[in-house]
Amino acid sequence: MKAPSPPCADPANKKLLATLQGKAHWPPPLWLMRQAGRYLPEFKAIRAKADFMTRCLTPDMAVELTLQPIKRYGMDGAILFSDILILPWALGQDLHFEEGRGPVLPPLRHEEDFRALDPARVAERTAPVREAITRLARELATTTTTLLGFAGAPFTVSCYMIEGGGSRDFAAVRRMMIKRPDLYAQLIEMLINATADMLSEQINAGAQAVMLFDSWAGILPPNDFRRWVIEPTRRIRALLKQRHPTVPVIGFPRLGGVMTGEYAQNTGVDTVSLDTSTDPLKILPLLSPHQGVQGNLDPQLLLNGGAPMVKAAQALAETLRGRSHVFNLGHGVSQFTPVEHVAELVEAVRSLSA
Ligand SMILES: Cc1c2[nH]c(c1CCC(=O)O)Cc1[nH]c(c(CCC(=O)O)c1C)Cc1[nH]c(c(CCC(=O)O)c1C)Cc1[nH]c(c(C)c1CCC(=O)O)C2
Repeated sequence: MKAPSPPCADPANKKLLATLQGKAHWPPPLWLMRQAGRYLPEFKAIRAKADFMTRCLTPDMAVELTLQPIKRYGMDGAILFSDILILPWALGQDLHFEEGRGPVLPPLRHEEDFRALDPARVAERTAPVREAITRLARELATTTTTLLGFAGAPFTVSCYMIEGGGSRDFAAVRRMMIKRPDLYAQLIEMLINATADMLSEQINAGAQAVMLFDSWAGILPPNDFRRWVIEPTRRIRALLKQRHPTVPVIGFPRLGGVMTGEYAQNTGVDTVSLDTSTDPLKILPLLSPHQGVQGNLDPQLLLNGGAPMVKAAQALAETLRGRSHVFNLGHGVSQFTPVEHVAELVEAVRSLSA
């Protein structure tokens, strides 16, 4: 087990933040998507005490869960313990999580359902999230760990809102886009503004960089991808840059495939997070010199651990050496991952030598 992130006198000495601002570091800074999660025994202990929404909306719990992987492994990044679906909930859509099924929301179907959403209540309903960030920022101020805020990107959030949860074929959201583009555009417009405001509030509370998760970006045909993935992300990034010019924005257009380069170019995100299926060497020529790359080790390698994981991690870091690279997975940590494998990965990346 690794010592917690070491204290450091100079809060500017945050390797992850500097990397997100375009610098190359060796070895690369590291954090893992879903690093606070069910693979950790200390996470399961809290999970037994409170349901998911309570954990997200009780600052003490959100702070503790955010810090668990930092205390155990000394990650360079602490991602706020929360969820992308806190925004629909804050807009007024009911939300609960069911064991074995995931999130459940009353699906948006009719014009009245859309009209019932109210962005005016988001700030008040997300107050506990900002409280957690304020406390985390204080706790991490004298460490080398960077605090990351996040939100879902409008397209992915709209999928859950319209489908009422996860989906295999996204038929309802596609139908809405095709049959009621006016209504769908209004929803996306609302989500763009609400997401930019919420992320701006996270930054004001102490988040040092923010990430937009577009987990279902890859289901869209190219023109829809441009309109509903690239354009909303470009606008959120622009709104954030007006208010917080130096705060990095990470974008994750999961399964974006050949559209990933266009996404990086046209959204202007500071760092593009690559999913497992993407070859970084195919994307690099499409990025501007200071645009960073995050990712993209296969979570299945982490699940299995040992030499195949270590070799792949070394090769990935070596491939991206000399440019802004944040070491991460291509998607979240599996809940079945042995804790020792995470320690082994952190050690493998930390011990990369000159
Ligand atoms: C699509 C999506 C969601 N949430 C998120 C995404 C985008 C990333 C991705 O594609 O995975 C993002 C998310 N969700 C969570 C975080 C916290 C920070 C972290 O990464 O550690 C983050 C960044 C906590 C969580 N969000 C959830 C859990 C597990 C629930 C629990 O512990 O009770 C955690 C730790 C629940 C969740 N939340 C969501 C689903 C579909 C589920 C159910 C699936 C599951 O149970 O793993 C929506």
